Amino acid sequence: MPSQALTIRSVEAEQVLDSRGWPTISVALTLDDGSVHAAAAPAGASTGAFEAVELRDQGVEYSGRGVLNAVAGVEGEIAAMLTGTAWSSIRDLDDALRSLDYTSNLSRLGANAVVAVSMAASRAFAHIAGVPLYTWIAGQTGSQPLLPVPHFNVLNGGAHAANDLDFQEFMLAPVGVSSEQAAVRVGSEIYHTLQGAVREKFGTAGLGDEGGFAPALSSPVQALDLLLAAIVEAGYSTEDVKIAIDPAANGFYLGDGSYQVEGRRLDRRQLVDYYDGLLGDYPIWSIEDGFAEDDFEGWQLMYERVHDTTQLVGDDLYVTDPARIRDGAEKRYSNAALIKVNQIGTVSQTFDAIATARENDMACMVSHRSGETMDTFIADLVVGSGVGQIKSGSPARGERVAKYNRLLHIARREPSLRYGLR
Ligand SMILES: C=C(OP(=O)(O)O)C(=O)O
Ligand SMILES: [Mg+2]
Repeated sequence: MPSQALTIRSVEAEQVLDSRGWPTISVALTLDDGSVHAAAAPAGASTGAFEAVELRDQGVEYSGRGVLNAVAGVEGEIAAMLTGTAWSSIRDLDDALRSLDYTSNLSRLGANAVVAVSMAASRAFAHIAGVPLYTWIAGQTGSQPLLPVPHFNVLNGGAHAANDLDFQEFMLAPVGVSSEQAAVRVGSEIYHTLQGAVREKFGTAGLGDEGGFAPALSSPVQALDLLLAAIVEAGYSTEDVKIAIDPAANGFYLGDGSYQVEGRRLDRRQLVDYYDGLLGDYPIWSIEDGFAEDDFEGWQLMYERVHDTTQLVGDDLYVTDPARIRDGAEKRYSNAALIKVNQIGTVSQTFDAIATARENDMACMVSHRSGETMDTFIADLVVGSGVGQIKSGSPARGERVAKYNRLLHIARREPSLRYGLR
């Protein structure tokens, strides 16, 4: 059945705040039938060097090369282009956005402007197809929808917290439960158990950017001990709930193949040994960005050592770029890719990144950014693309919970969908 063309009557953009209180952009498309489809761009803090480039303010500056320029571009050039054509596919629309920008990294119009338009347009395409966004995404990607294992980031360090913890994220992954509802319950219960322990030991339960606790921890081992104790105290086994970590190693890379962990200088071989030790002592199933984005030798050493038993996820390494993912598969850097729509800038290229990973037998984890809005696009993306894994921060902060609540809603609407890893 030929799909209907999308005709956009008007385009509005505005500057709003993200969850860190920095400016970001929200876009609304009004179609010929009067319906309105909106989306807002998230923003990272520990961004990869090869990500698409946002027009961003360093603080709440309402001038300069910031979000207001992105807003002006959407309401000016982008609106003029979008409203002049009947769009037959998201790919045509995304390609036109890229051509209009004409830089390789979207730095002229801004990746934040482009991604918000692309996500809003995806919602509009789902609307004219008369299906929920996740169903439209399943069709676009040729996927069997799947309810994903949520990865709750409950202890924060690195660039997302003010403590001395070198590793950025410590996540709970309820891989052994049987439904999305059960997974969310597990996340909530362990989060609250951990809250009690953190308050008792540190006298405070302050939060990092993604809503995980950020006590004065200084070593990954301390954090993992705390997490493991909370899993057990909440009444769960390490079969029900595994741990995933995102060390975000760019943040403690010293250059020359060396890293600073717990105040010690480790070369890449010693860091492989360090991770291997953690894998022996804790129920860690997934490690993201264990090595810096340009320490390819470190990635390869780690892959050789543990890829049979551990998921190794490239985030800053791949920046959701199909070409980088393909290269990583060929050179055996990792067996999984993190998927962040705003890293590459358009929805159709995100689909390409997922397809490339799939063709190369790599797993994917869909991800939020540390600066978020209430936009729930990634919940539909993970269900529709059927990749089986998402990370969206802690289960207790509005902009993170919005995504988990959307997953619960989809799970209730679609009781026949399977829950779990792909
Ligand atoms: C979500 C992450 O952080 P940020 O959005 O700051 O890049 C990450 O590194 O995986
Ligand atoms: Mg990461």
